[in-house]
This record gives sequence, structure tokens and C-alpha cells, in this order.
Amino acid sequence: MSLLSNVDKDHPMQHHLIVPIDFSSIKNVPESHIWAQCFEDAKINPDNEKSGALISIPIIDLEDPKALGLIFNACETWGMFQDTNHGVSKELLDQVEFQAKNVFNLPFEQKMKVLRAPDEDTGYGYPRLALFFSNQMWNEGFTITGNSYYHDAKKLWPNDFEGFCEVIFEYQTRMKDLGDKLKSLIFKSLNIPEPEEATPKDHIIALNLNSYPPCPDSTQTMGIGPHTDSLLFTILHQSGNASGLQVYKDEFGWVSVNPHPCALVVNVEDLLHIISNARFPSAIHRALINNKQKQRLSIAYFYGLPLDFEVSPFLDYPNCGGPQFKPIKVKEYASLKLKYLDLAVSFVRKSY
Ligand SMILES: O=C(O)CCC(=O)C(=O)O
Ligand SMILES: [Fe+2]
Repeated sequence: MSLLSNVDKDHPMQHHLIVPIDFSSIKNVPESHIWAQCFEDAKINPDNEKSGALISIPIIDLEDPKALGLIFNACETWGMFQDTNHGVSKELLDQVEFQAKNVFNLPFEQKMKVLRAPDEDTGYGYPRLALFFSNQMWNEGFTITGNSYYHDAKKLWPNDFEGFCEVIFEYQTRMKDLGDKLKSLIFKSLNIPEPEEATPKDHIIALNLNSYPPCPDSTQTMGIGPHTDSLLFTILHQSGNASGLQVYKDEFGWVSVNPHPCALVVNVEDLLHIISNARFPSAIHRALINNKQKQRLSIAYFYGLPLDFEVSPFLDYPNCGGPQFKPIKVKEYASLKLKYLDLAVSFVRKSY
């Protein structure tokens, strides 16, 4: 049982919101998956190279002596950046993408063997976010926490599961190292102490493999609807063959975050928004479907804090105007998020 499942137990999902359609047999986008508003609010379309070239989120070399300042500016302005020189090899990124592809390209009946249970957080299915949107998303996911992948891989490939397990183990290890390093850089950039964790091994950490299958009409549907992530920050690897990820910024609308060779996307999540006393926005993001009829993959690593850890704003900077949020335990916040999605943060906001 995973650490998060105690929280999930209180918020079970309906079966039909977990079971994806069999994307491999679909010729037209079904009514259930049509997002009429999809492009109306998109000031910048991911396939419009001209506008996409005008604005882009910062790409930061982690070995750059100026990295701290650059990270601070990017988090404050965008709640997001891409990092290079992060220490995760291209080979490992290719391998994890290959293994993700192996999962999603299995026959539908095989994937259903590891369907996520209504009150669990691991396994195959639509993203948990499906609960909050009236339309289905063009997306299938496979969520891993801790060593849940071992049990599932045995069901998917009874005689050949080691390859998948080795790559996921290695990827989780490297992501944890990179996450620790980024946490240290981000807190230094804010000039506040790193949260003291009594039980660091109880961190909530999850890995989401996402697949956006080839789509007969990309203008009709949505890969993943607008949301913020719940924990400290996300480290995202996206396949290089197609764009889709976008971040929302008031002045510009939706801005594409196109794949950059070997760079990993880092985005601020809600708990970091709270700890930074709203100095860093929690990145509102979504993923569109590309018009190239190509499968797009992304691998999201959510870096958290222990469930019993209490987060509260650090106020040690000039003109911060007092704490904007009440202290809250990570598990209480996770529970609010599963119930209210992006409104969760408003329950933590202080009213003066
Ligand atoms: O696929 C992407 O680019 C975004 C995925 C995402 O936002 C998530 O898994 O929370
Ligand atoms: Fe996300």
C-alpha cells in the first residue's frame, strides 16, 4: 500500500472515470472527449511557430554560477523553467521513454490487468484529474509510488518484467537525487531554510507515465486539462517528437513549453507556492494534443514532503506583507486537493 493511499481511501473514484477508452481502435473523437473550448482561450497555439518563438520559459544550466538567481527569477515569473546539465543521462531518459511506450502499446485487455483501484493511486487509467472535468481527456496514465511498479510489471509481463523494473528503479533513484539538489537550490534562491524533515523516508513521491495517443482530430480534444500540481515541484521529461505542454501566464495566455533536447521541465507546485508565501506561483499547466498524429509521452516525477510535515509560509524577505496562508499538514492539503482541485489553495489562504 502506498503512502498516499490513506488519502485516496477517503476520495474513491467512480469506475468509469478510471477506465480509458481503447484508443487504438478509435477512428473519430467521441462526444465524451470533445472539449469545445479547447482553442478558444489559447492565445498561443503550440503549432504556431511564429508566436511560440516570441516567448518561452527560461532554460537554465544547473552548473551555471548564476543558476540560483536564474532559478529564482524563473520561479517568480513563470513558476517553471527547463534545466540542462541536471546529471540525468540521455540514455536513461530514452530508456524510461521506451519502457513507458512498452506499457501503453500493450493490448487494452493487458493494461486493464493493472487498472487503478477506485481508492488507490497506483496503476493504469485516466489521470485522477478526470474527476474534475465534465469531458474526458485524450490521455492514458500509469502511476507509480514507491515500488508499486514491481507488482504491476509482473502482471503486465509475467515472464519479462525485470527490464521495466530496473529502468524504473534507476529513474526513481536519479530523480530523487536531482529532486534533493533542486530543492536545495530553490530554497537557497528564496533565501529560506530547507524544511526540516523528521522522517525524510516518508516523502510523498509519485511517478506518472502519461501517454497522449495519436488523435484523429487534435483540435477537438484535450490531453490533460488545466491544473496545478499538489506537492513541492515536478520534474517532467517530455518526448522530443511533439509539443503539447503549456503554462498559463496572465499577460500572455497559454504559452507552449516545447521539448528542448535533454532538458527537464521543473514546475512549482502548490506546497512550494504556500512555503514561498505566494512569491512563486504554482504553475497552471495543461497539455494539448499535437496535430502530427503522433503519440506523445511524458514522465512526471512529483517531489513532495512527508505526509505529517506541516507547511507554512516563510516570511523572511522584505515587504512580504505578513503570512498569506495558514499552516497545514501535507496530508490535509493532499486531501483538500483531491476534493477541490485548484480551489484547495483558497482554503489555506488567510483572510484579513
Ligand atoms: O504531459 C505533460 O506535459 C503534463 C503532465 C502533467 O501535467 C501531469 O502529469 O501532472
Ligand atoms: Fe501536472
